[in-house]
Amino acid sequence: MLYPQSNDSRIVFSLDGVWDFRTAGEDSYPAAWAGAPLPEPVPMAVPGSYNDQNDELNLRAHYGWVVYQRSFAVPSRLMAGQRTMLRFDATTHAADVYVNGQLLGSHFGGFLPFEFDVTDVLRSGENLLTVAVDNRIGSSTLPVGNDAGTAFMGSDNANVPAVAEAKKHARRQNLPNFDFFNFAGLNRHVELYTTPASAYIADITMTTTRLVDVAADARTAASAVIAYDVTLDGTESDDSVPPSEQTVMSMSDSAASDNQAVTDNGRRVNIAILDSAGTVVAGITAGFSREGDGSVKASGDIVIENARLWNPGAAYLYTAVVTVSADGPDDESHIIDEYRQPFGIRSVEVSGTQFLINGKPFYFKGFGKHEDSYFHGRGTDDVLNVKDVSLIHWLHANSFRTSHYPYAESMYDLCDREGIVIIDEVPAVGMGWPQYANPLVAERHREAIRDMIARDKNHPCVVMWSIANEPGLDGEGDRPRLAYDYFRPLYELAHACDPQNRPVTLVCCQNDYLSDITERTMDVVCINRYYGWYNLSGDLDAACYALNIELDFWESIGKPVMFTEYGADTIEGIHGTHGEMFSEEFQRDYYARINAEIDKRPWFVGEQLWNFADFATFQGIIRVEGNRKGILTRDRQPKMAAHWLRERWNGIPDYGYKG
Ligand SMILES: CCCCCC[C@@H]1NC[C@@H](O)[C@H](O)[C@H]1C(=O)O
Repeated sequence: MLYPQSNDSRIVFSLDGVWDFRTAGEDSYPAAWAGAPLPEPVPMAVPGSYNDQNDELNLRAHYGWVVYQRSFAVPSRLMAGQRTMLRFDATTHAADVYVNGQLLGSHFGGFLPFEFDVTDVLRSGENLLTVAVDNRIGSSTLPVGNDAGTAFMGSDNANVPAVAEAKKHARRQNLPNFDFFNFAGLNRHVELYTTPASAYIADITMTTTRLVDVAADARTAASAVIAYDVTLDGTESDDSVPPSEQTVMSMSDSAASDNQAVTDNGRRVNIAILDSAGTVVAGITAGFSREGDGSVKASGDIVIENARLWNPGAAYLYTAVVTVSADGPDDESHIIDEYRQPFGIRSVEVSGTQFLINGKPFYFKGFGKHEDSYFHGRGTDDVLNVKDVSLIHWLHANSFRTSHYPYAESMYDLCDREGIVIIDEVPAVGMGWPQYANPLVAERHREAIRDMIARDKNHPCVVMWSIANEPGLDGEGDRPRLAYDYFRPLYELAHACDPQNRPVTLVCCQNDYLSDITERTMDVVCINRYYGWYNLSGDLDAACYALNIELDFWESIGKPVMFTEYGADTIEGIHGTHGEMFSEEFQRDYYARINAEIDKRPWFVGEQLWNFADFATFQGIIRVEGNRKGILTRDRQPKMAAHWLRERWNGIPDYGYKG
């Protein structure tokens, strides 16, 4: 899915800003609000979660629907012959979208984009956009909420009669079965964008398929073969497009050859590859053909000589300038559509117990993160993203996992240019056997995997897909098998959806790793372990003893293994000569002791700790203004462990740490 882009053929209008806002009911909102100005609205900024923007309404406790509304006008003279799309980068969690009172449709899923064609809906002058958003989570949603009982790690005395009675009268509320605040609303950008209507570039895929003679430092290769795939759509996209094989010639990097490979309808695609200086270094011209599924595509290979490779800490980006043109009268050709697609040249693979990027063994240094900040909640905040990336560099880290949902596109763009590696994760968190037996959850899970990969497939920073965080996997009887039977098809789906066929993992929580038969089948074993915190609490000697018993097991599996979570809640300012739990000394000692153990294991390929920064959660007796496992405070100030890790990571190279 291409991100909206302005150029000679396309226009983007942002609909961000301060919208009108009203809260509504648990199960519904007034129908009259869809097509008329909201009565007595309050202001609400977009993008941004609504929860922390208005204290009078107690929006942190809201359960159910809210309604956003704004009007907008577009210059109709610019829209002639254009297709106009209304795109939401994400709405959390469900949305009904209306323009001028007409329901365009609904969408479920809080962390990936969706769009509606509004070409024939918009009118000249003012248009009224109304978006109803439902923040409810439950046993059928991803992320998973509890339909009764408590939230994640909530406390209860169910056997107390008065407690049981009070529950019958308690107001309904979200009970997240996950450990992050259920920030909701129009969390990400909203935009109108246009493409040409008759034919437009619907998708572009750029895939490194071969690297020839990679230099010892992996910065360059004698040549690289890039498979391109351009999908054309539109009202006239398949005009007399032959199902034939198109002939393609690739240009050398020295000269452009005016290749005459065109289809019967005279349409052709030109792809010029620009290096980071904007110099054309390769390219092709090709015709389109119709695929078996009816789609109209141009695909083939482009050879780039003297390729500059994308590496962690040494990013290099090319731009594919894709132009679709058609023959006009007197053999004049005219451009129909164009799109500039950044991409990086690199390879990713698992080989034995190593995770290879450009053929070199990579060691993950980093974190689980959250999209989380004061006031913005989970709202897209590029200032925060730029700050976080600067802190990742300051810490000499090189990677993070998008725990526990795909992040906003702008963060991946930033990591592409800054050489930071991402493990991309779907919002499958809080799952267990009730979900494995629920077809609706399975369908939503498949949709999340397909949509995440479709959106993020061209990012060189993405090196692995995570299809879940800490689902139930172990236990008695057929539970392990039921879990395996649920996840195996999803593992295979992720591989099938990814043109780069990157490694796929599933992040497992502290469990009986002997009965869990799923984690060991992943390409990389990703473990969240809390020896010394949630168990053997405070006893780092026992914690290391237990960790080594488990590491001995993983050694037998013969795959790369890494931490995707390990950590300790730490309140900045709490100290002790023999640091006890919650002190800054304990967090530092925790990492010093645990890291000393994993350093002894050559097949242990990464340490992503939990968490980059403190973050907001549902209220509970073990959450003191949220989860405090950050090595940074929520306002991004370093705790003692951050300084210790910065020194450690400065001594760990991106490649070859474990040989
Ligand atoms: C035995 C309990 C296992 C909890 C595993 C630890 C949890 N993993 C998922 C994260 O979203 C939580 O924040 C983390 C925690 O609680 O800080």
